[in-house]
Amino acid sequence: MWALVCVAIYLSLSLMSYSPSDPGWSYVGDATKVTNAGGRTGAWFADVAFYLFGYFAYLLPFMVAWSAWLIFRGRSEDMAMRTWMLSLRWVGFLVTLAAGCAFASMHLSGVGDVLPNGTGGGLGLLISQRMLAAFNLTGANLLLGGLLLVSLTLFFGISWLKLLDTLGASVLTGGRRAWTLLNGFLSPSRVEAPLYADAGPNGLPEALNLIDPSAVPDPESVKPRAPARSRKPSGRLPQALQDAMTDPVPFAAEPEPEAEESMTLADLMRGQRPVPEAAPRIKRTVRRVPKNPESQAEQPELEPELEEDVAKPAPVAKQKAPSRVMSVKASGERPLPPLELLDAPRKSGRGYSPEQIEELSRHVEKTLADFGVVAEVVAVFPGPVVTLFELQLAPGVKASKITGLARDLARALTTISVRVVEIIPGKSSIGIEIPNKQRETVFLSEVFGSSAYQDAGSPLTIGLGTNISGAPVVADLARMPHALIAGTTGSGKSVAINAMILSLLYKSDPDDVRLIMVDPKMLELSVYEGIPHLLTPVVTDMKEAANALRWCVGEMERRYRLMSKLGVRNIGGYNRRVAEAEQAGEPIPDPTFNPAEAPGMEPPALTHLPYVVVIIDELADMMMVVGKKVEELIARLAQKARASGIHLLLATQRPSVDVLTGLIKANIPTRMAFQVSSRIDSRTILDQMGAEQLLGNGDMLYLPPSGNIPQRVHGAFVDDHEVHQVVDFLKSHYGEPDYIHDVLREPTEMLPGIDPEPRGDTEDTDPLFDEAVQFVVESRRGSISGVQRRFKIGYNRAARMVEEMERIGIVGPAETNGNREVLAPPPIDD
Ligand SMILES: Nc1ncnc2c1ncn2[C@@H]1O[C@H](COP(=O)(O)OP(=O)(O)OP(=O)(O)O)[C@@H](O)[C@H]1O
Repeated sequence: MWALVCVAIYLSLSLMSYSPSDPGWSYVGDATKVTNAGGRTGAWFADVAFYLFGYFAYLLPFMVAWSAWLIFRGRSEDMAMRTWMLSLRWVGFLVTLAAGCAFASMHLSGVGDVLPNGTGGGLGLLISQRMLAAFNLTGANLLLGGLLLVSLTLFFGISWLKLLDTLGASVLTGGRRAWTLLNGFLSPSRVEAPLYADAGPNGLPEALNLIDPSAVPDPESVKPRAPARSRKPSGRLPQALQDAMTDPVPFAAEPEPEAEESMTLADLMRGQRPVPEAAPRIKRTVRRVPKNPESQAEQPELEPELEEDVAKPAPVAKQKAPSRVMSVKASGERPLPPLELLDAPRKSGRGYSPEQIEELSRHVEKTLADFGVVAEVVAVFPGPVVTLFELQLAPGVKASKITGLARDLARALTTISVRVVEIIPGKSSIGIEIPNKQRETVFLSEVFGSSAYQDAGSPLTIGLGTNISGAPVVADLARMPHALIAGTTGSGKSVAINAMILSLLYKSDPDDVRLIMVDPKMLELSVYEGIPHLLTPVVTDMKEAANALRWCVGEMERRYRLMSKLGVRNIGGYNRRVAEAEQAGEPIPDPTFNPAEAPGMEPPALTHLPYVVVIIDELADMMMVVGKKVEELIARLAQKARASGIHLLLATQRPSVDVLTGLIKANIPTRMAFQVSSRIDSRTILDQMGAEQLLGNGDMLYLPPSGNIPQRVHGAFVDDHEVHQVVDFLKSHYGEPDYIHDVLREPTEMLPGIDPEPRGDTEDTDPLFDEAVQFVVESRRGSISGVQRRFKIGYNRAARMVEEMERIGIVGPAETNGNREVLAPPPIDD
């Protein structure tokens, strides 16, 4: 690069010290006397250059220096891209040179008399003569002018619109400054006036106070930023607000020219541009007001239609007071934990400013252009952790091309990672999620305070965090009905599990929800020891954990029997029937009671059944100790437990196929993927890529049960002291937990379909078993011959595997033609 700079300087000096009398190419002269600063070579070069290009010869050293700069600027790009961009600039340069020379020859012929071929050199003469002969003066001017505009764009990479934009903005700034000066001169008292002369009680102008205060998230931040905000009269805001935002008078004392200037012309132009129906937001509409109900009304388009409620984020000030309604159960006696036990949300408020967003948008467009992708930013959604840029791609550009560029984009934008959202439901644009420079923490109290959580009726409501625009994401475990949580160590799984547990504890009392916690690390969940919701002490012994799972299967079977006797379809229906009967004073006797077991005893009355949530903090550890038996039990529970109110939350930091096996995945469609180290891990968890681009610290992709588009959720943060406070509160208000000791005991009776002891069977020993399960579940063909053909194995081995699949409930019994019905649900498509 420095060599090129030196060459450019040398060439410039040679041209500047050109003398027609020096010996050169067009003039031999006195060979001994050379006045050119570049010596004989310089003289020769200057002569040739001026001969050919006239005064445009000065462009040559400029181009050499420009190339040096381009090489330096593009050093982070790959070689092919750099060469391509440089070639484009050179093409632009050559065409500019030719058109410029021709122009100069046509119009400035008298200026360069000292030069061998006049102002435009030989090239200019040649082109201008040909053009004049062919098109006359007007035609030649028009053609050369057009050519010059195009070639300058290529040469410098400038955007004429941007140039006009800047020029227009400068004119307006000048005008505004003049007006300010004039105004100040005419009425000095105005200069002393407060920023908002007509400020309302909260410091906002009266016009701002006309709107719902919740539409303005943070009055403190609005006030000083007001001039900047005024650049985007969005058209959806009330007229009074728009007027207030665009009124120049209040800003006379404190003009912020930069903020004002870049808006006007650019916005006018954007306003005229047709914006796709699906994206009614004006280009780069800056949604700095995530709590604005209007904005929220549109936001859900961004998110797939999911089962969970994505509510409008509630400003902290608007959070329902640690709701008395919520914190006291209908029956009245036992309070649920109050919100005060959790840390109040703290916001740094240091997100991107509108100017930074504008700048970033251009940077994104330019970076993509550098990679040869023409795209336009049509909307921007700043959020607490990432900012989503919606891009309209030029026709013919594939979204997958942008996905392939994700890493290069991250590098060019100097961020850790960039996630490309190829499909935004209901829109033709794609999204790029760029991490914010300053990340906000999502507090659990923020999610619990939102109406989405407070108004949710299900006792199994769990608050996950917020979506990328800051709206709380709340899901219903009852509808999931089980979830897999996976991510590398330190990615935020334990915090997420704590948040989920607290969600349950804040929503339901022990009559409604009971928990079984399995904590192989003996670390994460032991803090909950002694809370009234536990069915059994926190399980740290893996054999006991397997017993607990077996107990769950037995309990599930018992509940199914009860439900079928009562003729109800699920636990909700069962509890309603039991409650109605109790209210009517006619409790229902247990229909499964066997008088032979307890002669002379009355059958006990049926009572309310709580939901049971089994939380396993590290599935890999459990599988390692107990073996594949766990897998079988989990699959068994996962297949049938929904109706009986037994739900599983399984976490692992080892997202490999030997932990998240085909059998487990086939039965647990809801997944939460935290940051992982590779695409393969992401595929193992979600059956698609994406989790490798997450940011850690609770950033997750949530794949809901009914859909295959994962939603990015920023997990809520919950600190250890918050957990301790909630646990202490529960212990002090509810007393000792009512443990069921049978949960951890060795089962005394055999469960139908489950062997009491692992028997080292095909499932345990055959290395192809998992793949065979995957094949059968995916292809929906459960025949032995199919497995035999697919894996090129003998009949006996294939038969053993398929029989094993029948035993654990993946396929049904053989039909007459040898086929079997595949009972396990199909996997989620990529
Ligand atoms: N939602 C969040 N917001 C902010 N920081 C978070 C969040 N979740 C986790 N963190 C940070 O990440 C750290 C690691 O989180 P956590 O212990 O939950 O990870 P993990 O995936 O469970 O790791 P391991 O598997 O090793 O236990 C936490 O100490 C915390 O500082």
